[in-house]
Amino acid sequence: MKASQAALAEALRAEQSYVTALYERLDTLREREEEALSTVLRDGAHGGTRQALVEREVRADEHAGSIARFNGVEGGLCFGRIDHADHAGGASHYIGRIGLRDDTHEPLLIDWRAPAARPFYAASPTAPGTLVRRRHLHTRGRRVTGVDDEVFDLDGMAESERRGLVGEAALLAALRRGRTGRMTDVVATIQTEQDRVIRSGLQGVLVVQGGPGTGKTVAALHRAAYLLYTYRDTLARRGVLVIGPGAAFLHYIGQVLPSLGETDVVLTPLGGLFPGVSATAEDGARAAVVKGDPRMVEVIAAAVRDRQLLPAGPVDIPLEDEALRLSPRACARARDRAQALHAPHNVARKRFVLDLLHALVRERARQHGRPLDEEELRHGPAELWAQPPVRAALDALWPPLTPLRLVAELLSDPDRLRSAAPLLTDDERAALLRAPDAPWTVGDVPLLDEAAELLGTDDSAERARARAAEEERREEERYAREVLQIVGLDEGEDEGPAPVDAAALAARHLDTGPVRGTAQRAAADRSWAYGHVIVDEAQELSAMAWRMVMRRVPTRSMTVVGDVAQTGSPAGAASWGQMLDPYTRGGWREERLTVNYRTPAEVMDLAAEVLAEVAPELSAPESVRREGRRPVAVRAPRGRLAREVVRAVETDLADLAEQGGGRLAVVAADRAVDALARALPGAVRGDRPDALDSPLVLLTVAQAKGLEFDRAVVADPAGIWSQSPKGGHDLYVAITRVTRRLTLVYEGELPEVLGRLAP
Ligand SMILES: Nc1ncnc2c1ncn2[C@@H]1O[C@H](COP(=O)(O)OP(=O)(O)OP(=O)(O)O)[C@@H](O)[C@H]1O
Repeated sequence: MKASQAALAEALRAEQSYVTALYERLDTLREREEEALSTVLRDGAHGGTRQALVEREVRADEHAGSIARFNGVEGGLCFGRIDHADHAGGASHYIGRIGLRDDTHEPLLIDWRAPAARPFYAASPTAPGTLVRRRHLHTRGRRVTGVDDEVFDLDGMAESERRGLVGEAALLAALRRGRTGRMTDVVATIQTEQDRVIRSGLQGVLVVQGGPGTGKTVAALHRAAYLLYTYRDTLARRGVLVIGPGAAFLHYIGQVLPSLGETDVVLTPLGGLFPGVSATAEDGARAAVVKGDPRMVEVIAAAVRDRQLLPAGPVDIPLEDEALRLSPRACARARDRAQALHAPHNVARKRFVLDLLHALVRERARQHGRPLDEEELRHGPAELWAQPPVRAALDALWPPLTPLRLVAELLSDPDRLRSAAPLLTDDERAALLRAPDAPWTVGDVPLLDEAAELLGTDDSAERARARAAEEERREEERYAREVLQIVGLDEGEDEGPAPVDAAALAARHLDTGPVRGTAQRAAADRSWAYGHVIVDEAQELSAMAWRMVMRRVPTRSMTVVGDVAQTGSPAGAASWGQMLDPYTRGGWREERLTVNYRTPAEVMDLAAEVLAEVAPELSAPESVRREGRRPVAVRAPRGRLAREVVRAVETDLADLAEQGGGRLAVVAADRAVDALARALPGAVRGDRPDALDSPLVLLTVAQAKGLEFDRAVVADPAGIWSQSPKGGHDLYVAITRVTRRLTLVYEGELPEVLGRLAP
């Protein structure tokens, strides 16, 4: 055995023994939590007050959460070690997914987010800090399979250790892995520029701008975990919101955060930000632009005002044995007084209704020729309000409105639109028109949110319901006490506590729902103020969408992740300042990511040429590796695009099968997608959330955003180029989805910018 091999074997043996001890510690802690959980559950079987039940549920949740956290770190518990120089104390620290201490509180494993772990990510050959060595540990299950060393100070190491150095760069090893359709965490190989993003402070708006594959998404998710760890008290109560472009994307990244041990996070696509609506449909380009335009603020405000009507003449209200009349003057006065409150529509409505009920009470007294007495003034309004014709007449003048009703009625009625949107052109109004029962689009959601702000909710009914629920609970408790007395189970004089108490029995009969965590409560509450908001693919958000997002985070503690070179939505951002300045007065900071970890250099060279054409002011990121294979373009005979795509797909799938598997995407021009779906029955369409579990997926460029595949066939590049004013950006996105090999299939001509690929 060569000396270096012996040294490696010795290093592996030493690391194995340390890692084994770490897993033993993990097992011990997990067993303790399991025991604690069963004790809590056992105690819970004996009833108790509702307060005690809630506390027990919270404790059980905490123990279950710890167990889940320990289970979540089973794979790759420890992945690194740092050795400090003698002059810095010479200590070694092991770095892992969570922190572990022994029973005397001595640290055994440092959480990757802790300050002591920072040198593992920040040290570089030119700026090693106090490190002499960084070691990556490769593990499979609980077995250490290899180590990778980077030595920053050979002189600072003992001769025997120098011989034990092993070479494979951990990062490249990680990047060579095939794609699974799920993003994985990269805690073991976070790069220095990403580390700066992850550990940037909580305050203010941080923009992370970077080209395709630079790890923006992955860095943003690790940042969420880091922030929750570092600012636990602030963030666990308010939660963190992560907004991504669509269901498939969220499916793709969904596993990363739990595996980092964080659950106080709400992941949602933009179309899901308004509780109760889950919009997935996209608008046409024209409608998207108008709906995203800030002028829609005034349009929605006018639509609300238009619902606060003045009648053309007196309003007659026929009651059973009399007829009442409201004068236009009384209506105008009530409306002016209600509007002067500057309160939301549904809240101000209460004042309007009350004023008119009083007017009606006076009118009734006048008709009967009698003076108003105290009694009538006190009870008259409620009595009139109980009469359906009165209600109908007042509702017609100032109706209670939900955001859904307001926006649906506005967008499906040309007259309402004309009245509310005189500042839009005829064409723009025509673009907004939709059928009354059309599904909500992603672009509608910010309009609903805007409407909700202006309409507000009259919560009197909600409060009345809460009072009724409390009364019902007391009633149940009284009843339960009686039941216990009858069956002889109530607390006797000297017989110790009863096995069941009345409150517990009552609670079982009331549907109080489960105790909900921060994330669940936040997701259901439109007005929830999050502790931090992360927006991925943020270049796609319109000005109206930004308004909606900003409402969720009044503190403006945000991470905005994206690439203005990839903007596909015609209502999206041309620059970050355009979208963010109105909310931050220019006070946002930017970090740039410059290295592409996904796309091989051969493919990125081509992408860079496309970028130079569509956004010459931006530069494409540098790829970290080469694949040794240039992208290939295949020309299809006229009318045979689908057939050539099928052929390319078959070749790629056969190749992948030979190499042990992998995933293939067909990224197609919008105009080609339907025909390709027919030609490729085995491909799962990209709008399905489970699309990424399939080895073959068919996607539009919009659906492919943020995703990656081992191989891609880009179908009809000229169609992509010309499908929208942002077609060039779309092409850039389409060709940067691959980690290995790219094929383009075209009919007729390639777009000029790809001309060099033509055979
Ligand atoms: N430090 C790292 N170690 C290992 N893999 C990494 C690292 N950084 C990024 N990657 C990998 O590179 C790929 C691209 O990362 P990611 O999807 O976050 O990029 P992106 O900048 O969001 O791309 P896009 O703009 O195309 O959406 C992913 O597979 C990710 O796991």
